[in-house]
Amino acid sequence: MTNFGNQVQFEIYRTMTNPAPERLPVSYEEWERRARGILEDGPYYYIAGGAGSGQTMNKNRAAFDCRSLIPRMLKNVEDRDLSIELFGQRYEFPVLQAPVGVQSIIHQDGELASARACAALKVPYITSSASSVPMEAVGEAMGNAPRWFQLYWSKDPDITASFLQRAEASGHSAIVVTLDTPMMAWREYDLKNVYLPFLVGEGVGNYLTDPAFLAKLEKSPQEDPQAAIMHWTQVFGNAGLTWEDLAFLRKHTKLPILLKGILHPDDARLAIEHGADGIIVSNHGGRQVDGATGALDALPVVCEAVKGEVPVLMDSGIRRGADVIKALALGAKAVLVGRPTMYGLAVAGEEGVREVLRNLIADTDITLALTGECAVRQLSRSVLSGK
Ligand SMILES: Cc1cc2nc3c(=O)[nH]c(=O)nc-3n(C[C@H](O)[C@H](O)[C@H](O)COP(=O)(O)O)c2cc1C
Ligand SMILES: CCCCCCC(=O)C(=O)O
Repeated sequence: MTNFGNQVQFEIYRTMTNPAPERLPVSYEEWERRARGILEDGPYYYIAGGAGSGQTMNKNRAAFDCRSLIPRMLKNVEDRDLSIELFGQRYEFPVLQAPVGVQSIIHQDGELASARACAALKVPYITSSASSVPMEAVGEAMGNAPRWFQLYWSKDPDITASFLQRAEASGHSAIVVTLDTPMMAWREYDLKNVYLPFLVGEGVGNYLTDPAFLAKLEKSPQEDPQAAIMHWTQVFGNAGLTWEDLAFLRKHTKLPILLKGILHPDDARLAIEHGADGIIVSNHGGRQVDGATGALDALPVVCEAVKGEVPVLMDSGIRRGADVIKALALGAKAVLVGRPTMYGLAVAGEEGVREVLRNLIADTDITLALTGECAVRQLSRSVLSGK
């Protein structure tokens, strides 16, 4: 891939001649501002907010800001390669769409718009268990484009087994198991806006179409929607899980299993000992444990513990190309993006998601070149100052 970044710059200059209301934002801050003007308080703060005081959300950004790139000169950076390899598969860019549930609260086309945008750029889309639409619909919208499935590990093992089977059948090629959300955190904005009760019922596309879920209902969701949603609240999370339970997932899928939400080096070792194929360093975008470490701060420590035995990915706070370069330099194979594309979705649906991802990748390409590097796979701590 040569000059992706410069081609995108040219395209943006061209579209800047559009009348102002038709121009799309460029910076993360402007996407967020525009989304704020479109979304009501409930959905906006649900997306933008973090747990508690927002301390960890701030730490996520601070961890990027306190690290500096030291660019090198005269290194011939004309031909560049942004591609990576994961689980025997080549991906063009080191960026994935993080699992985001309930996208129907953001835009009427929700997950289908995001998935199509990812498919257009060949950016892997991670379908959330809490999608507004069933995973099969995401699969259909994406054709052959790469997609993974994120599992919220239900209290009901039949649902978990069924989700794993459906994910594979609908063309998802890896399973991301989110460990940091056995329950929703103390989210003050949502409490203030009395938002969560409205949310319940939005992210149930996978459940209301699941044979194992439906089998436990006395009446169909069409006959008694409230009972179906009540049942969902009882089976959604599972705070009783332990490391030993991972064997259950292994038994029910042949797909690579990545564990999302790892921040402690000992948990990284436990993940490997219990058969995880990959690790995602994440604090859920600061949405779960307020006061938890910034995800980028945890990344080098986790990578040291992992010793290259399995790939380590990261998310929480990625906003610009320099953030991607810093995360890869500290050992991540790839990064996931959450809120930025969701603001793109709010502002301009599928086009907005595509634009945010394309610009992030272009910025990554240009920052790679200007740092004096040609291949994301070869990035190391040598591009960073200090730690
Ligand atoms: C509105 C919203 C919904 C989310 N839903 C899920 C989800 O269903 N499953 C999951 O594993 N993570 C979910 N996340 C967390 C993201 O996958 C990701 O970890 C986080 O957004 C990364 O941080 P960032 O937003 O700073 O990029 C959600 C995040 C947001 C903002
Ligand atoms: C009512 C559905 C809850 C989905 C959870 C989504 C999520 O992970 C988040 O951070 O919010």
